[in-house]
Amino acid sequence: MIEFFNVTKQYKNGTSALSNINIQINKGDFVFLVGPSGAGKSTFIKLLLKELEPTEGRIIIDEMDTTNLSRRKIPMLRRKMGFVFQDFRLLQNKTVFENVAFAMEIIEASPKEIRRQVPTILSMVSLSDKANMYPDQLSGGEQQRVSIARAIVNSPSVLIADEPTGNLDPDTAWEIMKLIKQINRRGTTVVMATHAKEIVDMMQQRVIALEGGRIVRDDKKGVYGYED
Ligand SMILES: Nc1ncnc2c1ncn2[C@@H]1O[C@H](COP(=O)(O)OP(=O)(O)OP(=O)(O)O)[C@@H](O)[C@H]1O
Repeated sequence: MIEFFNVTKQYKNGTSALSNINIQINKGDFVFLVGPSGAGKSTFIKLLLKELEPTEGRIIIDEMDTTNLSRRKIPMLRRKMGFVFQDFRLLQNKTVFENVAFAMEIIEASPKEIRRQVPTILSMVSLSDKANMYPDQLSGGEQQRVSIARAIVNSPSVLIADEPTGNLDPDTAWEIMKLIKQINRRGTTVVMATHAKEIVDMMQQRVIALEGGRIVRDDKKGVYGYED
């Protein structure tokens, strides 16, 4: 489902952020990506999102080689993936409903599909009663639930999360993790970069650890393994 073959990423200034990464993530996996600051986690995620191109190697997503993808095919690749970030990245001038609907408008879903699908997803993230609110009227946890709703509304095969609990208090962080796990149980692959030691240790999922741009651990039921 996601495969990295000998992937290396060197930035223009010569910094080697990832060196010769080989990894396979299967459909339905739940993977934590951990490692100290500067280990290469964000670079890994940016390569998945195709925000960056690898210097060497190939990245395959759902049998699609993303390396030499024509510009025309990038939207098709992005549709396979939903993204969640630490800082939510919601559109402040749109309501909860409109933020989620916007993700469907981008892929040219019909108004009828949008009217049907958005309430279903808002109910799944327990935000039906906040559909007409604006992001600044919501708590941090609620805003993150909107961003998760937006990420999954087009039924992606992979949910990619970069430090999704970083701005949340511990109880709210756990709520978000339960939601992400629930999405995973429904068959969506999850790749989550995080510094949240407690969450990684409790959840007992696959842990891939990066250090200095290399994979130093890949455990089926792993632990965080660092003192931050
Ligand atoms: N645009 C860039 N240009 C040059 N070097 C960069 C760039 N972005 C990141 N780096 C370097 O690449 C290495 C990996 O950075 P990356 O952001 O992937 O680490 P990270 O594991 O996500 O760290 P953090 O946990 O702090 O977010 C670091 O040495 C970093 O300084």
